[in-house]
This record gives sequence, C-alpha cells and structure tokens, in this order.
Amino acid sequence: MTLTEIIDSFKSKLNVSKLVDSLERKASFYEESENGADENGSVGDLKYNPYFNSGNSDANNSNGGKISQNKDEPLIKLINVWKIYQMGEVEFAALKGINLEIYEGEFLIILGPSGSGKSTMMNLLGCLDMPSKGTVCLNSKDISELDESELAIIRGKMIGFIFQSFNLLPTLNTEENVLLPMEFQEEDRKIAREKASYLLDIVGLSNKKGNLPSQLSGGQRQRVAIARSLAVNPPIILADEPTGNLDSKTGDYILDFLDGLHQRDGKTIIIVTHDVELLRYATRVVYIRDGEIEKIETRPKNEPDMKNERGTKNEENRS
Ligand SMILES: Nc1ncnc2c1ncn2[C@@H]1O[C@H](COP(=O)(O)OP(=O)(O)OP(=O)(O)O)[C@@H](O)[C@H]1O
Repeated sequence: MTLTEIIDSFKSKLNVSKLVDSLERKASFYEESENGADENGSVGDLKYNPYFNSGNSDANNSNGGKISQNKDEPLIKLINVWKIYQMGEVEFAALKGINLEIYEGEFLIILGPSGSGKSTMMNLLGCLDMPSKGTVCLNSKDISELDESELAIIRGKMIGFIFQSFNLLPTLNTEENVLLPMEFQEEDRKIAREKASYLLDIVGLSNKKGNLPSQLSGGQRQRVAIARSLAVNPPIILADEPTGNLDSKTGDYILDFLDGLHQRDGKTIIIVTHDVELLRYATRVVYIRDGEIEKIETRPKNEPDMKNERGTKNEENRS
C-alpha cells in the first residue's frame, strides 16, 4: 500500500480512536542501548526555529502552537468522569468520578501503579475515548457535542501523542511517519516536507529519513514518534510512558527534550507513568489509585535538589 492510499483510507474513516485502538499497544522490549543522539544532532539541543515558533508563518496553528484562549480557562477539563468497561454481564469502573483541570503551560504527570487507570485517563484526556458518565472539555468544548470528524480535527490540531509502543506505521519510513499527521491536516506537501526535515533534524535523525521503523533502535523510534507528535505544532503533548521501553540514558534524553518543549516553547506536557523518576520534571503531579485521584501535588520546577538527583543519575549512566 502506498502512503497516499494509506492516508486516503484513514481520511475516509477520520476515526483516529479506532485507528489508535487497533494499533499495537504493547511494545517489544528493546534490549539495545544507544547514545540517544546521532552525529548530526543531539536530542535536547533544540534550535529555535521561527518557522514553528513565531506564529506568523502559515503553520497549521497560526499562533505558533500556543492557545489563544483565556489563560484562566483550562485546556482540558474532566468533570465527574467515569469510565466503565463492560465485560459480558460484568461491569468494571476503571475511573470513578474524576475531576481535573489542566492549564496551558503545565508539565503534568499522572502517576499511579499498574491497573490504576492511567491509560484509560490518557485516552479520555486525548479525546481518543468517551467517558461512560461525566464531561470532558477540550479548549472549553464539551467533546460529546462534537461529531467524529470535528473531534478528529480539533484533536489533530491540539494534541500530539507519544505512546510507549511508539505506534509508528511499520510500512512507512521515518520521513513518511512524520509527514502523516500533516497529510491529515492537508498541509501543503512542500511545506510539510520542510517541517518534517526540520523536526527530524532537531531529534537528530536527519540521516535516517529512509529507514523503516524496523531499521531503527528503540530510542530512535521514540524520537520519530516525538517528531511526528510535533508535526502540526500542537500546544499539548500527551505521552503514555514515553520512556517505558527505553534504557535510562535514552529515556533521559527524551525527557530533557520534552522539558525543553515545555520550558522554551511553553508547550503543555502531560505524561502518564508509574515511574517516580519522572517527577522531577513535573510542575504538578496527580496521583491516581484504583480509578480515583488520591492527591494532587504542585511542585516547584527543577528544584536544586532535584537537579542534583538528575545530575547524579546521569553521571551514573555515563560511567
Ligand atoms: N477494555 C477493557 N475492558 C475491561 N477492563 C479494562 C479494559 N481496559 C482496561 N481495563 C481495566 O481497567 C483498569 C485500568 O486499566 P488501565 O489500562 O487504564 O490501567 P493502567 O494504570 O494504565 O495500567 P498499566 O500501568 O498496567 O498499563 C484495569 O483494572 C484494567 O484491567
């Protein structure tokens, strides 16, 4: 199947939730370790690009990936949200009355043990699934009032997804995987290729444009996934265990990269994870257990002792 045929078939459905559901959610474990950066670029060493950041280009988000709404309004709001899975006669409540507001510019971590409801929450925050009860608002719009194609469009513009299993299309090469969301947004082909080229440059994969996912390491695949998530310059990056399948050194690169997007570009980052190591990046932590919010903690970003903790860890990794 050619790229055009794949895109056409996706467009005809415009139902990304089904697409995502059907994509592989469980990644194979990559034992290989890699440096996290290629010779022609290092992850985390972001160059400022006015094309993406100035807001006066013809990028899809004409405000340069920022939101023009009232800053006092949450970007995403969950009001008494329940998710109940039906298994034959049996019902299971994976989320029980969640209330949460997420604001522009946060680095929010949703932390909980296995089975606590993190992925279920991520699917609702990303509008990939609908709640059984309660309301989810994206940019002040109740998503239940949008039809599937309206939802796919607003989701496509607002949210970049990073999954632990990368969710790259196996038959598309690196560049084509990054181009895919821009094709959905009907981006001009030439501009789209320029953006893909820029994004692959900043994630250090300019020399891997023609490689299929199977010809990349785990860390490289995750970097392709990050480049793809940034393709339409979304204001929100939503990541499900973004380092779950990476060695700790590559994981640190990926997190530093996301941290740069947060600190430098003001992007709103939301990560769901069970890994307490990631908390040092957060401005707010939501602890969930058994489908309920246990507590919410606001954290000073990059406290000195946290930096030391990170420095020590990186030193250990280098040795
Ligand atoms: N489609 C489904 N049908 C029935 N039960 C489900 C379904 N999806 C999830 N669950 C249940 O809902 C609960 C929350 O699942 P979820 O995947 O959100 O947890 P999680 O915190 O992401 O777990 P993990 O960290 O192990 O991925 C679990 O008990 C799980 O068994």
